Amino acid sequence: HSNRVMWFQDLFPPNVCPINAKANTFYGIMFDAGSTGTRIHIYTFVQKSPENLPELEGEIFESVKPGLSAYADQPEKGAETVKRLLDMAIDAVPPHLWKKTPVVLKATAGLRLLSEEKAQALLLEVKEVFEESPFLVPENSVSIMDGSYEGILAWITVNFLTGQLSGQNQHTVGTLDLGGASTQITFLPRFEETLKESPGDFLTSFEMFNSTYKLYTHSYLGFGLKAARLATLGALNMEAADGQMFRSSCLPKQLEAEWHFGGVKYRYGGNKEGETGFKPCYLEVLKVVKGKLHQPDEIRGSSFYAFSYYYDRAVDTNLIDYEQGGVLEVRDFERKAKEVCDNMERYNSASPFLCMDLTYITALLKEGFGFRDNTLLQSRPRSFIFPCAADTHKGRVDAIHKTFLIHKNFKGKYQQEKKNKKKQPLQG
Ligand SMILES: Nc1ncnc2c1ncn2[C@@H]1O[C@H](COP(=O)(O)OP(=O)(O)O)[C@@H](O)[C@H]1O
Ligand SMILES: [Ca+2]
Repeated sequence: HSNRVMWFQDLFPPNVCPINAKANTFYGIMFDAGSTGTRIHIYTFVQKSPENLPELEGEIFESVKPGLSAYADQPEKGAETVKRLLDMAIDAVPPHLWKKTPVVLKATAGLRLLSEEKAQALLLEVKEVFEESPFLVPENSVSIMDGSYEGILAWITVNFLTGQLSGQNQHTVGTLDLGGASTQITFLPRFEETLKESPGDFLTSFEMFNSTYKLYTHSYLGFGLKAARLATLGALNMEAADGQMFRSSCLPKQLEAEWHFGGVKYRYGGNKEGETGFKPCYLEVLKVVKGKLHQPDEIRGSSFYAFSYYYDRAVDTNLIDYEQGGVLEVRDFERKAKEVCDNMERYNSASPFLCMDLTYITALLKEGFGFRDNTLLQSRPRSFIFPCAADTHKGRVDAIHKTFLIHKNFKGKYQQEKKNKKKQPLQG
């Protein structure tokens, strides 16, 4: 037990992030059930005085791979991974507060891609795990998060925690989140044009700190990095992919391997006899993105905050620093993609998908969203925004944080614009 206390103090040195378990301390447990992994966030809040909002004081984080959707056919086993993470919270939260500590799980694109039946079976098993725990289980505590909510939360996190939402001069920054199965784009439109030209369900209003924000946000299901790999291979939505070999010019020529995603096994490999390299790869990837995404004119001239797999791949290829993050341009991804794809033998210690991933990111940004070559992307590790977050998960901007952090203001109050406009044939 005392070990646990020590470890906790290591994580949050008292001078930087003071932890003092007074009567006004309370906790919240949030699970982020992503397509590639399940993460637990155990937050500590302190209410300094009754009239103030509770302040976030500390966080414990842990994660497991694969994500829940990998257990599509074994829901009990999936829930077991959640239970093991929840056991950490038993150690971290003082027993007398267990009954008052809410526990919530929000699933994202991995579960959205499953059939309703399989997704519900997983959520039901998780709910049982929660109910058998000593924690408070609010109504609707286990659910699939709406895609626009996911985008808004990321936007709020970045802008709220960088101080853009308080004070007068609000220079908010747009956010780009590239997950495993879906990708989100969110920004605050400055031009009337953007509001007029956007499909109705891309605009969402919400109130926070006595201001109303009307955001442009959309989640593209199937456009996350891992889903895009399958789409490029022509294997997306193939339930019975058994035995079939999927080949691509984005993979090392001699490669033949297996890959599991969403509970399905895929065999994939390089173009043994055919072409390999950036040019043919770009054409392959282009088929996945071209004409499939809405391109708001306004974003061409603005800079964005890019995280998740944008950050990961930028770090992997030394475009930015792991600790500090950095600023890069869209064309930097293209330069790296060329370098890697045209020299695949030299990169064979890295992931066999590195060429495909970088090429997809390039095509998604340029041909998908319509960004210019010189569009600036800020990519910062999580620790940059959350100085109190654990070392173990640098590089993550938390899309979930605020559910607790600002729940008093936000209360999930948001609504989609209803416009009498014909829905454009976009995927999402
Ligand atoms: N709390 C977090 N904040 C930001 N990015 C995260 C967080 N947790 C994981 N990631 C990143 O998200 C990507 C994985 O996406 P994931 O959430 O599993 O898929 P999806 O959002 O499509 O369900 C990885 O790049 C991972 O580093
Ligand atoms: Ca995610």
